[in-house]
Amino acid sequence: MNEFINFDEISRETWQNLYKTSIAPLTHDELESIRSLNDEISLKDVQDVYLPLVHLLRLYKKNLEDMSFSKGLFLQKIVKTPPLIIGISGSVAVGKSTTARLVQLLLSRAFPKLSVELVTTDGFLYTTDDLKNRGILDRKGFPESYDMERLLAFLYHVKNGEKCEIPIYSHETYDILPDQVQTIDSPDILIVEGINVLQNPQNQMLYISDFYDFSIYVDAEEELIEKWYLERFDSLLKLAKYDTTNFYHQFTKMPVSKVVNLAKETWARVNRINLKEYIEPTRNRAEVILHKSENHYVDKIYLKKF
Ligand SMILES: Nc1ncnc2c1ncn2[C@@H]1O[C@H](COP(=O)(O)OP(=O)(O)OP(=O)(O)O)[C@@H](O)[C@H]1O
Ligand SMILES: CC(C)(CO)[C@@H](O)C(=O)NCCC(=O)O
Repeated sequence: MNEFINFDEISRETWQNLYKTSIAPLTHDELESIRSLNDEISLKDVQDVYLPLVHLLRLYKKNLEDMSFSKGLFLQKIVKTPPLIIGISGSVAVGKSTTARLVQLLLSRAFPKLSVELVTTDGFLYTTDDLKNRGILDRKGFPESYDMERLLAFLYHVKNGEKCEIPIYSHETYDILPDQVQTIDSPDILIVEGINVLQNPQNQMLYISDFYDFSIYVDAEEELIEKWYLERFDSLLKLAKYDTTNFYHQFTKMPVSKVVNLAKETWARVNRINLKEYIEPTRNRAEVILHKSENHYVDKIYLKKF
């Protein structure tokens, strides 16, 4: 069966015309803050793709509020609207965190009175020491390298309006940062970004998918993602050149061709396999699939029909 049978395929041209009018153009400061997210991000994408997406998210938010209100009427008590939780998934290096930060910024603007928080599931990776002890250091990013029980518990506490502290992962040290936490204090909207967002662990009582009100899968052809992975590897090396505490510093001492081979090998041996076996198979669980082409240009959008 066609994987996309349950989706409407919408061309960029159609999508950008679905919603144009009532969101005011971005201010100079907002454009600057988007540019500082990533100086290559296309502002045309923001206007044509992400603003309609934020409008769609508004509908889901409204739906959640209406449902809480109706439940309250039925139960004859006040039911507080739980936070809206948005999942963003896709391959390593496809651009999930850039998309997530952009969506966070646009939602904060669309809902100036609400708090919009962003977390990455990388914080739920086991530490390097734990991965070593489990004998899975070369499986970083695969399902068994994450503490999924803890992620599930975190989502439950957030939905329940409780304050939580979660670990922080650093790409620079390539490990969980010791003694540092991110505090999430009852946000109105929570964005959860990570390769495993749509994977489906279940403990005895809870299903992870029950916690997401909306989900986005960022998609692209494998050759492009590999290219973006290698480019990002190169940027990480540049950042690490004078920083001996950076994990990538060791590679700055090696001949360039050797480092390029090492990055290619890591892509082929780890991240590509993870994409094919565990990430891509979750693609059709998303509500929306954003398909990117050359230069991160979004050319197609798939929206789940039902
Ligand atoms: N819209 C975009 N326009 C231009 N460049 C982008 C865009 N999105 C991402 N990139 C670039 O692509 C690379 C990967 O992006 P990003 O770090 O957001 O990926 P990711 O999916 O979050 O990766 P990981 O899972 O490893 O954290 C980065 O070098 C980033 O600068
Ligand atoms: C931290 C993850 C798993 C996901 O963001 C990824 O960036 C990663 O480090 N993968 C392991 C292989 C590699 O170094 O690319």
